[in-house]
Amino acid sequence: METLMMSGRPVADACKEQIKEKVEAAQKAGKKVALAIVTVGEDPASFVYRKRLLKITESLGIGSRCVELPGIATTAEVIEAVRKLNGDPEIAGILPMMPMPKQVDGEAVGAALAPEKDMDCLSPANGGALLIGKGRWAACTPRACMAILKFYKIPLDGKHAVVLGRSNVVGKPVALLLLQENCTVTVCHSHTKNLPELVRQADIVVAAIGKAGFVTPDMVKPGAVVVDVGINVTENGIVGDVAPEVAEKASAFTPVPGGVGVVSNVMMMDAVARNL
Ligand SMILES: Nc1nc(=O)c2c([nH]1)NC[C@@H]1CN(c3ccc(C(=O)N[C@@H](CCC(=O)O)C(=O)O)cc3)C=[N+]21
Repeated sequence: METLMMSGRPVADACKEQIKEKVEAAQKAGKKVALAIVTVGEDPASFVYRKRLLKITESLGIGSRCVELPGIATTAEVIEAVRKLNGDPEIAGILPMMPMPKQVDGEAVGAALAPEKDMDCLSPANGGALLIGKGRWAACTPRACMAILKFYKIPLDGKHAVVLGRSNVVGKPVALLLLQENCTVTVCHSHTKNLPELVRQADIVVAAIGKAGFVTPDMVKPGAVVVDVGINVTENGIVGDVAPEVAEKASAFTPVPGGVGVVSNVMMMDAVARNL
């Protein structure tokens, strides 16, 4: 059987074109558009991500504003910064980088976001809307998974999707989005019994657990579609949650790097463009 490599690049490029058109039209109409990125302290992963996002905003003609609060900032101070951005007409979207330092209540910060500017779907309002199928958008990574499946025309209706991971940013929202597409969804996590057995039943596997090479070929049904969300930094560079040998058993898979990650970044820009 021929294996389809579902590269993220063509998906990202197709989305970028649409976003560019929207941004140009808004600018012609005299509208200013900018993404605000809020960091508290100095989390290295957040800086890596911010650098990526700044590059893409620039390439699409979207403005950016970096709001940097010191590592000793209080919850009230972070919320105050978010409120200012909520009321700023030049800011189309706000991304508070997580995790925040221990003394800051990240959930309270998420809840303070104006829902329409909540790019990463951190507010309970947007999370709840997603649950009832009326969301503005989901977080970027789950949307990227769905965009890839759609771009490569993977049939979803009636398929059994097994999601590994139950985080608020990936596992839970991607399970909801798959459910919206009429998949039968199983969510596995650290307390799941017989996890390999369940994964073996999957037509579609979405791996989002943050463990390098966790999904091995013996856990995958021949011909399954495998979406790898993992970005694990190892001595050998960035590797996914899925072992490379799984590619030989799957009918389609996303590579890491160059798969979900590249589309995820563009989905952030898509969320900004929706506010134009
Ligand atoms: N509210 C919030 N949302 C986040 O999504 C969030 C966050 N806070 N805090 C920090 C972490 C870290 N993070 C990264 C994303 C991509 C790369 C990365 O290296 N991406 C590669 C993609 C690698 C690939 O191709 O798979 C790239 O853009 O080229 C790193 C780090 C997001 N985060």
